[in-house]
Amino acid sequence: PKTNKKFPPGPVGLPIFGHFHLLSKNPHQDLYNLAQKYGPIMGLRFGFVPTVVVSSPAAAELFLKTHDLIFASRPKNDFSIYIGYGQRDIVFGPYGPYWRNMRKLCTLELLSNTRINQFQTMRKSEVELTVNSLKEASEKGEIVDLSAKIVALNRDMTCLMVCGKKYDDGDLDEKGFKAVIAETMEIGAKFNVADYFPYIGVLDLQGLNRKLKDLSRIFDGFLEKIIDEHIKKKKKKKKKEDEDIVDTMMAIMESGEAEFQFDRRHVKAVLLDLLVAGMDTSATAVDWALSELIRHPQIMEKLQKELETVVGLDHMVEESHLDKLEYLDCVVKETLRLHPVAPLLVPHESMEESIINGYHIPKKSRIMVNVWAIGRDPSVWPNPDTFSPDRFIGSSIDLRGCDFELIPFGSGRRGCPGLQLGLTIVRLVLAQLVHCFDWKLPSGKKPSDLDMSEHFGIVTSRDKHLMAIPCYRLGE
Ligand code: HEM
Repeated sequence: PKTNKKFPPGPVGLPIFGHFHLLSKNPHQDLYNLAQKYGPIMGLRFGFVPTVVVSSPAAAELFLKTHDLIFASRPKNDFSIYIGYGQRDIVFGPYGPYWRNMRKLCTLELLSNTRINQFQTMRKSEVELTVNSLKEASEKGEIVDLSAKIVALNRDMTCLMVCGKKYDDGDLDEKGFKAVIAETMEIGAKFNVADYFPYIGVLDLQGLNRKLKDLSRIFDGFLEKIIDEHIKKKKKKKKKEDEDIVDTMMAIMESGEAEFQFDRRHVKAVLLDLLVAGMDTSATAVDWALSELIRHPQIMEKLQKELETVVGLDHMVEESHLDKLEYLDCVVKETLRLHPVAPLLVPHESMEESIINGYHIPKKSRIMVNVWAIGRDPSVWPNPDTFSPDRFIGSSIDLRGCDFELIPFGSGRRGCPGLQLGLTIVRLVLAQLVHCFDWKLPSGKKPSDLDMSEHFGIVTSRDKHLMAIPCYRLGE
């Protein structure tokens, strides 16, 4: 019998293939354009997989709050198998008791406020090292690769917190952390045909499967080395406050107290989540924020004025200043509105059949929340394409997941557990770089000429590195 099940509206797809052909190298922008015509709950199909694209605050609230539980799982695909250790990690783990326990461990032990505070002194000295090296460049009038500097700083802070020591780029692979992680993020967001056509998957037509195997080998070698180093060092018992995240995880593994299976694979899976999420997301956010500030000198000046008043030109920024820096907060929100680090969040998967807003959503549909589109919705954001942090002055809209107009960290059960850490790092690094230096573009380029093209991936960063000339501005 014919049923009345109405899948959300969308463009007509090709037989078998569905809608792959509508996506270019910037799928978040293509999906944004399509949603203008088909609406905020749009139905597409990729191969055999029904896909729902969510593009307005009200629709996002339906999927991430009202019906959060139905959509709280993740699809199983080649990426989550190779990079997520067979979905044993938190980011790609399917919804269920194992993921819930791991996530609890993550929020209570690994990314808690106590943990964040434990590493405050470390962050201070790492940020100082970067400022000192930029100060040298300033004295010589050199152009610096600011994107690379910010990534290196984040790499060091993340490695110190997670592994207890810094690693050089060569320790991971000859390509270095940034290149390897960028490749992972790009492949992770690719529409891998193998995931949608199980039978032709084995042919690996795009060569993604082979690349994923190579990447997982690189990461696994590095993680094995980290764990071995910790086992060797363990003879010397550390004080609780000197423990890094690997120590904590190893202790839980060895105690046998975890209420779920917890072996070396689980430790590696979660470590990889934290290393990748920690290194890439915050660095990308700072990179975008500085780019926008350099493009908008008056806004840069306004932020520098706030820093002068709160911090003073004879001091560097301390974490204790952050809560008093209201305009800084506006700049961070505005940056994440226009450049949400993860423009389509991480794909969710529905665990059962449901009816949402009158539309039938089958079990195992893929849900993509287009945060990039939500940040440009003209019914919520006047002049959406203009970078204007002032729109947040006196506004109650926050970015922690309660206001669906602005959800760069997602919301609900799958919302980012690293939010507090991520925001602390973004605010600290951004404030410090803006407070300590004036920034000029090389070869007389005008601020408005700065290229802002995006390079799509799970984490979407600047396509071209941000190159700029620092000019130190603090008194001695
Ligand atoms: C500016 C910084 C950051 C941004 C914008 C960000 C954003 C996000 C987003 C959008 C998601 C997916 C939400 C969803 O699927 O609905 C996510 C998940 C996650 N993030 Fe972050 N994140 C940031 C920093 C961090 C940091 C520093 C860590 C840890 C070191 C972290 C760890 C995670 C983990 C483990 C998940 C997976 C949660 C789950 O699937 O249950 N994030 N983040």
